[in-house]
Amino acid sequence: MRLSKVSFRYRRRDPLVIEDADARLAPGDVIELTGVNGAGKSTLLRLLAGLARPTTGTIADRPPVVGFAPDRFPASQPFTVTAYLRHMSRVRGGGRWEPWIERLNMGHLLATPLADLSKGSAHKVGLAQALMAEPGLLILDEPFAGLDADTREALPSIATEVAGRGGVVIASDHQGGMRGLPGLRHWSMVDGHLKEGTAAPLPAATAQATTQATAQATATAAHATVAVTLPARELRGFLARMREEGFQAREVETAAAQNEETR
Ligand SMILES: Nc1ncnc2c1ncn2[C@@H]1O[C@H](COP(=O)(O)OP(=O)(O)OP(=O)(O)O)[C@@H](O)[C@H]1O
Repeated sequence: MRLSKVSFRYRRRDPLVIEDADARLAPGDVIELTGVNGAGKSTLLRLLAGLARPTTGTIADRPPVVGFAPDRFPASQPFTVTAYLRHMSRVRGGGRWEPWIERLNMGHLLATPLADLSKGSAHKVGLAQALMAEPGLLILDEPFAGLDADTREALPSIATEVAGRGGVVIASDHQGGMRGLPGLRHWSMVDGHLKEGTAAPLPAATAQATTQATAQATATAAHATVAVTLPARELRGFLARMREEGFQAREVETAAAQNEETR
């Protein structure tokens, strides 16, 4: 995907928010986008997603499937989480949203109306709808904002997986949540100009948490999956223990108890 001399203003006579942005994105890229408030990050992401068109310049070779998780999920629609994700799956030609329920720790939210979700929970719904169609371009606007620790830690792994199958991931992020991923590219918006360079260092506490999360993500790049069968009543505790120990654990199948005749 290629950006050539992309400039953007919201209205005629407004100043340019983005000026002459040139960039190339290659399959497998994970890009962190930073910049001060109002620098134009969300605007650039909307341009990349195809939700806004450059005022001048061109964006070429956008992957056909784009997943976009906005910074503010529009929670005003009259759906429950399940109804919304089912609807989005139909719109997206059958994307599988169910695996993301476990992965993003949102099983308890399924029956909740979108309007009643907390900010972080609404954000998870936005992530699930972005991920369900296996995007070739995954765009995450402030994905770490408001997320609980488990889900924050899962995000670098998810980005690594999307990139691993040839997708491009770009995330605007003030918290350095992707920092430490091997090969991470760093973009910043400065005075309307897109620059590529080295990431500014993070505050010490954030850096430590980030290193742990990304070490996990890197480790999962080469991983093994095991199946464990256990009594259904022990499932919740087992999954919780595994997750506490840093493993990705999810329920795959629960068989109903057999009755006397079939035993
Ligand atoms: N719909 C809009 N109409 C007019 N101006 C807008 C609109 N959306 C954003 N802007 C302006 O464009 C500029 C860039 O905004 P943008 O939201 O892209 O910045 P940002 O870097 O994502 O900010 P933040 O970190 O606060 O989310 C700001 O000056 C903002 O006021």
